[in-house]
Amino acid sequence: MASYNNFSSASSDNLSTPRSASPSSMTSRSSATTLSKRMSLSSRRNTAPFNPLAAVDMEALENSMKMSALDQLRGYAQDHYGTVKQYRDVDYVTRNNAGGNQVLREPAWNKGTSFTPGERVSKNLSGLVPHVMESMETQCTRAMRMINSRGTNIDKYLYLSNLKATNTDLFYRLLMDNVGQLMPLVYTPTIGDVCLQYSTLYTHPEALYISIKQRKSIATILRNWPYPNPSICVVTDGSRILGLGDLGVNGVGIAIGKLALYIGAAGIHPEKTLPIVLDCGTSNEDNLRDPLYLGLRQKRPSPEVAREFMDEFMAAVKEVYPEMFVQFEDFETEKAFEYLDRYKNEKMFNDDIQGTGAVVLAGYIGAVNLSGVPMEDQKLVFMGAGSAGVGVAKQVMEYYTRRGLTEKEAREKFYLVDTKGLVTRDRGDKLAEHKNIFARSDNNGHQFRTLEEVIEYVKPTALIGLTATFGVFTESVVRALKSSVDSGGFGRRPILFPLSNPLTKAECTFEQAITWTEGSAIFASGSPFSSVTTKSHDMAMTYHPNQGNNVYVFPGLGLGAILSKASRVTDLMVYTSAEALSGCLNQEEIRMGLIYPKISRVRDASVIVAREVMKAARREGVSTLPEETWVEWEEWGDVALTKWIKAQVYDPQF
Ligand SMILES: NC(=O)C1=CN([C@@H]2O[C@H](COP(=O)(O)OP(=O)(O)OC[C@H]3O[C@@H](n4cnc5c(N)ncnc54)[C@H](O)[C@@H]3O)[C@@H](O)[C@H]2O)C=CC1
Ligand SMILES: CC(=O)C(=O)O
Ligand SMILES: [Mg+2]
Repeated sequence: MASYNNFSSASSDNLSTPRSASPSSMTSRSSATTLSKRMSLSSRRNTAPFNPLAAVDMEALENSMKMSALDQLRGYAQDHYGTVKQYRDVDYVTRNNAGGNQVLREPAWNKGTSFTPGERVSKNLSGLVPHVMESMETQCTRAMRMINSRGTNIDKYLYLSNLKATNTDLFYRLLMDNVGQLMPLVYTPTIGDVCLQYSTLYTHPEALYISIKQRKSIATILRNWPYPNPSICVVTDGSRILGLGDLGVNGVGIAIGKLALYIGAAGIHPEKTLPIVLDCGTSNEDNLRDPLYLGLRQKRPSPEVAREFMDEFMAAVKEVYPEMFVQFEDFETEKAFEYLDRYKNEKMFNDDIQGTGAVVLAGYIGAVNLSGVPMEDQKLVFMGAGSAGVGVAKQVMEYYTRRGLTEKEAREKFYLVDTKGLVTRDRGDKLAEHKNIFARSDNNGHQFRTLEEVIEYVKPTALIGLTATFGVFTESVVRALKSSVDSGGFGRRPILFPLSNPLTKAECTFEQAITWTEGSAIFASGSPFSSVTTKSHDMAMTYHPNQGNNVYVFPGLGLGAILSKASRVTDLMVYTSAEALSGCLNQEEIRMGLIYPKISRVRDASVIVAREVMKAARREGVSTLPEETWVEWEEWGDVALTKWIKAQVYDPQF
């Protein structure tokens, strides 16, 4: 296979060599020379054909070294081009007589009780850790026992957060091996509670916090991030966190949680991820009144000022980290659509519009196959016409046009409902721009104000909830959906997706869906529900829910964009992620009647999504990988590309 310049020299170093670098005050000429040797050693271990020394004039390096204390501790130096380089040298701690304590305090170097006897001597660790030498597996067993012993999900989250802050590899091994149990703790639903209380729970920084008062220093703040050249950033302004509304700076928890899944579900190296919250103030009165609130105590600015801040942020990102992809997360509706359009030619995508669109399309493809209602006879009612609702409708519409329907025919399959009822052209209110495309004009002047009225009128086959409102799929609504599907013929099944997060915002529960449809619903929810067992005439029947959450798409989409070195994220890349995901189910999952892979297989799914996204980037002409690399992959096919992707990703071991 053609040699390929790895997506990051630092990450390949991290993958292929044990942790090592160490503290230094590199201010003298001699220490700079030591640095030179160290860099030289390090670069020889790198698989990437990149020699940091080649670009570094040591004199200039010495003059320009302006490292923060944290940089020094973590072993980074800045060269005269402003590029932060990491050096790693197994023996450095010993040679410089640095304390083993520093090794234990650096989460990327810490191995807990897994340091070998040799390492304990060479890193001055003797006596600083208990005598026993344990495997990573044993340490994971201890951690799981601790988690299971904690009473509340917040306590479990805090335990995990502390583990992440002290031992990176152990935390991610644990997450990867127990993703089904731990994802609900590091992500929805628990992350919703964490965000609500973030300012109270806060113990240590885990992100970049950029306030609108720091507009002139965004580039400097980005450079303060201690890890060089991140590949992926999740940014939020906290204005619509899950279905919980404006949480201000407390919304940073969602950026942290999403990135934990980039690592846990797609294997992007932890040091390549960057969570950011843009603190523009908040309209959340509870936050503004809270004496512990960590954000700016001011109302949000006008859309014009927010847009200028966003422009400045995106310009700074391009200047400081030109290779980094930016995932926009949980921006309120208008901003979500506006910014996606505004920056669509940059390295970015919007997870709530595009990621959700793709994940729901994937589930919809599977659901149609199970429903007994042919694709062409499906009619979809969306409860909620915001960023996620319209994003999903657009993605499903694309599916129909690709299968031969005209745009008009495809559009007619969709009925969007918001707080005022069915979205129609003549409803009498000024429709937000994003709703226009799906506004109905075939209602003969009649307005349908309630969901029941809409179901009675449309006779849908699928009901999709993206309202952030608990319980709007009432018993009468769900039974009406079932009747409308039943009326089309025997054995048909309704598609019912209450997708809002967290669980407290779900449009209905899985148990309700099963009860009200006598078990016939094809169900997916945004946050996880447990399986349901019903008993009838001594016969037990167990039903399995699906989790229709963009976690099945964004990690693979981001990984594919990074690995293909895409110059931007195209619509085809997003659409392809949906088709790829829909084809990921294994025999057992098909037999169980699922429409998404089990969450424990999300890593497998991410690799396939990433592979197909890479190929789409190539087809679109946005992959900047060398031509000969693609020629080889195209010759060898998916097996070679899959193997290559798997070789790039982070798989923590001690
Ligand atoms: N499962 C998943 O992967 C994802 C789930 N979501 C969830 O979707 C929900 C909505 O997110 P966005 O679309 O971004 O919010 P949004 O604020 O843009 O849209 C909400 C929409 O729901 C409508 N709505 C609210 N209450 C309603 C009610 N009682 N009846 C009818 N319509 C109502 C609003 O008019 C608006 O059209 C959130 O809970 C979010 O967590 C969002 C993205 C991904
Ligand atoms: C899952 C997600 O992105 C949301 O609920 O906003
Ligand atoms: Mg979101």
